[in-house]
Amino acid sequence: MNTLPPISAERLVDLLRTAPKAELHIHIEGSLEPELIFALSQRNGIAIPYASVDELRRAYAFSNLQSFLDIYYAGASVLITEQDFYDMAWAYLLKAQADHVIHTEIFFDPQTHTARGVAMKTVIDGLHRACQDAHAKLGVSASLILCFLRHLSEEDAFATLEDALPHRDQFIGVGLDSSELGHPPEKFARVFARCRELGLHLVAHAGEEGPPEYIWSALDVLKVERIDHGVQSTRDAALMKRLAAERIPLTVCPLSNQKLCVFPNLADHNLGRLLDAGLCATVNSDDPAYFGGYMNDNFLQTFAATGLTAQHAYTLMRNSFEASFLAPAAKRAMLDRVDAAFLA
Ligand SMILES: Nc1ncnc2[nH]cnc12
Ligand SMILES: [Zn+2]
Repeated sequence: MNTLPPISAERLVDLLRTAPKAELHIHIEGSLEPELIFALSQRNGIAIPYASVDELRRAYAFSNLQSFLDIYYAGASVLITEQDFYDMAWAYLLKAQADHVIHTEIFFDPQTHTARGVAMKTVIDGLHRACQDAHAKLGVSASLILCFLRHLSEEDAFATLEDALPHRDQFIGVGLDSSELGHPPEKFARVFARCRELGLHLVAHAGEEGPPEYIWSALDVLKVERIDHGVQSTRDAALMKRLAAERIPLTVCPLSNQKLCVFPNLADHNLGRLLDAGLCATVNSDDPAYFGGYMNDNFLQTFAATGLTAQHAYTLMRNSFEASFLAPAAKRAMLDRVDAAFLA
């Protein structure tokens, strides 16, 4: 990678905003803004236990991952029709375009919806139609990754996979999310082995709140290609060496980590340490409607708080495409666009 010439603070902010970037860790249900939750609750006649958008927003004060997940699953309960899923994804894709996200790999949590009687087809068709429209109308390439909820059983994950397989051409991979502590990756060893046989891409949340051991087992037992979060890896020197040597991507989410109290302050975030140790770390928004910002908010606030440099920015943008599941030619073309932005 090229070494950049000196760049002014204003030019760095401009580059953070306008450089092409890929987003690899966004839960589409976490992009559901309070205004849309209220609109859908009225459209579908589903009551929610908040009197107003402001009251709902005031409830977004989290002490850890579980305190967030309780509200996140309640918010998702207003999603019923194919159009609801389309509208949610379209709203996110417009935000992505505004932030110069030119490629995004979007998580969805089907069990949150099928458990309420919504058909798998309804969920996937709505999200996939929005992804197709994003490509055609916004110039944003978008694909879907189906996540299994780790607080549920592996049997439930297998049933979800079966349910989704008729729609195999509408998603590119599987992930693992929800409550991490007490639900180690190895709980899902067999279903991930099956997904691997099916040729699906594999990712998993690990080391968000959970210990470095969960990152080792996501790699060695589940055989994932990327680690979602992974910020606890700095507690384990041998793991850091392996992640760097194998260029295993970490999809880091700084504002999420701040809001869920993984780090006391954004200034304490270890993104700089991960990058300086040679890891393929990336910046992502996780659940932007709940954590106070989309991609550019994550970049701008993190750089302002930690003093990361233009060289870090360039590395992060390149890493995001390197870590993506794009086909080689598309990946090369997008990396060229990053180089053009930074080396102009
Ligand atoms: N940050 C997160 N960690 C685990 N599961 C999630 N689901 C949505 N956001 C999540
Ligand atoms: Zn996540």
